[in-house]
Amino acid sequence: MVNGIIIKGIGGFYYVKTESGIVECRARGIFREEKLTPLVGDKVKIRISDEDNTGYIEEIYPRTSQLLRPPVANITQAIIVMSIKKPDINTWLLDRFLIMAEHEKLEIIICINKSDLMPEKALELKTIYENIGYRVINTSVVAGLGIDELKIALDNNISVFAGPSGVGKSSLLNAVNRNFKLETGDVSTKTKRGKHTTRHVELLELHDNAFVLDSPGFSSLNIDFIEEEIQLKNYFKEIYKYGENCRFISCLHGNEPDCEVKKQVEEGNIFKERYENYLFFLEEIKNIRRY
Ligand SMILES: Nc1nc2c(ncn2[C@@H]2O[C@H](COP(=O)(O)OP(=O)(O)OP(=O)(O)O)[C@@H](O)[C@H]2O)c(=O)[nH]1
Ligand SMILES: [Zn+2]
Repeated sequence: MVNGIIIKGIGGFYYVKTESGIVECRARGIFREEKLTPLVGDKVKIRISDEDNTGYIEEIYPRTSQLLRPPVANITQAIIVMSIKKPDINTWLLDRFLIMAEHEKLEIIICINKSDLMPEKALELKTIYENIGYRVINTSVVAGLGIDELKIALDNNISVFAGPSGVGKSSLLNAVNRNFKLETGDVSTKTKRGKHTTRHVELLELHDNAFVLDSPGFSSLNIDFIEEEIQLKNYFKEIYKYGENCRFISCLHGNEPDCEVKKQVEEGNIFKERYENYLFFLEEIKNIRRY
């Protein structure tokens, strides 16, 4: 028996990367009985036949994480990619992606790409999110900036790149490994893929012990897993921290009196846009609960 990791699955066949190469495998019937479907990212034990180089998945090791869209197991890290320009930086989307990644309990790196277009603004944003407590890497594929740092951050991880269309996710992946050759370009020139064609997610091997998913993570930005308004602060580190000093323990940092969070926003210690995004999401959660 050999250990490996499923890097691709198509029509009942699983491609398992082992120490001695990639083996085409089927899953034992027992998994179907247990209603357990092997996923890309699964660490598995396989039995390889002596005749040809095919095998059977005998065991699936317990998963440390499981994403639904795209379906993939054992992701350890999310690289949330935003561009400073083209498209313009959008903190609403950034904060939304952060909530998704926090929810999955992944390691998080914020990557501010296209920093060649507005280097100063990119640095400003980096400082803001670093002060909140995030790791931020500013990159430019064009200028070759931050690529080495990103590459090192991918070591010993199974990473998913997430972020809006056109920010440079594929360009960054191609930059960290020149063998990848993912399609990049304007939305208009890219082959229409995704919705109408069946796309298979695949893990790309950067080098030993470093894998990246070939398609973007969090294709749904639905936050309905946050059931109560009071839970939202758990996804905003700085609001959580300052909120401990509000007058009311149940403070939602909206219109309550003696709210420490609002005070810190006024004093500039909480990034105003983050606070506004927080209020927006709060309203959204309130509305979900009405139905
Ligand atoms: N100026 C500049 N342009 C960049 C940079 N990185 C990528 N681009 C350009 O941005 C455009 C979009 O890049 P992609 O890598 O296709 O973006 P993506 O995030 O993969 O887009 P989707 O596949 O739609 O999600 C391309 O025209 C790239 O050449 C950068 O660092 N600086
Ligand atoms: Zn408060």
